[in-house]
Amino acid sequence: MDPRVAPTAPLAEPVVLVVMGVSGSGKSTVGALLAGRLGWAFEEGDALHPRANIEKMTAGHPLTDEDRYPWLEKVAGWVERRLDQGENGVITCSALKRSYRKIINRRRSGVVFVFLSGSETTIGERLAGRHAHFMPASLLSSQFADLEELTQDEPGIRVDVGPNPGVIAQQIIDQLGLKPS
Ligand SMILES: Nc1ncnc2c1ncn2[C@@H]1O[C@H](COP(=O)(O)OP(=O)(O)O)[C@@H](O)[C@H]1O
Ligand SMILES: O=C(O)[C@H](O)[C@@H](O)[C@H](O)[C@H](O)COP(=O)(O)O
Repeated sequence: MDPRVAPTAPLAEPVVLVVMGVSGSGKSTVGALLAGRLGWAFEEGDALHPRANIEKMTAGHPLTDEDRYPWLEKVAGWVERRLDQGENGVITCSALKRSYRKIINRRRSGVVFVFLSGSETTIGERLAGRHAHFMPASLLSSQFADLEELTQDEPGIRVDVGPNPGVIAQQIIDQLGLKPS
């Protein structure tokens, strides 16, 4: 599989990286590392969920499209504000479906998706070892059921979640030809 999906390097700036994938794929860990190495603003997409969404997931129920739309609007808003200010950034967002990614990338410019790709077994083991987080590991199968993998016609890259987070962050920086600012 070609890990490179779309963008040509060097990327035109400003750019916002949307670190995406199922719960437990490493979005928060890799996203924070990436933003730190690049010196770019970082936003945790989970922090933008309405309280009702967090309560629903905490209770063990998967979100529906209708639950996710207000949240995706907030994610898109964060992305667009960064780009309007001419600033780069990194945000985490599961962005599981193509239709969700269309909302985030509705301007069709400045957004690069970074899809953290791994098997349900690998990610399930990591979730089993993650504590003090609202998202129950039991929801992982519903996350995979909703996941529509990033395709060639979408701007972004796919990265395997196998290596350690520091290696993954560097692979993303190298593949996209990014420079600290
Ligand atoms: N590449 C990795 N290798 C090993 N463990 C990882 C890796 N990435 C993340 N983890 C661990 O897996 C768990 C889920 O990672 P997290 O960043 O919270 O994922 P997400 O934000 O996608 O839900 C955490 O306990 C984290 O420390
Ligand atoms: O769309 C969704 O179903 C949620 O956004 C979900 O994909 C997300 O992953 C949770 O917010 C859990 O948070 P973690 O990804 O940090 O586990």
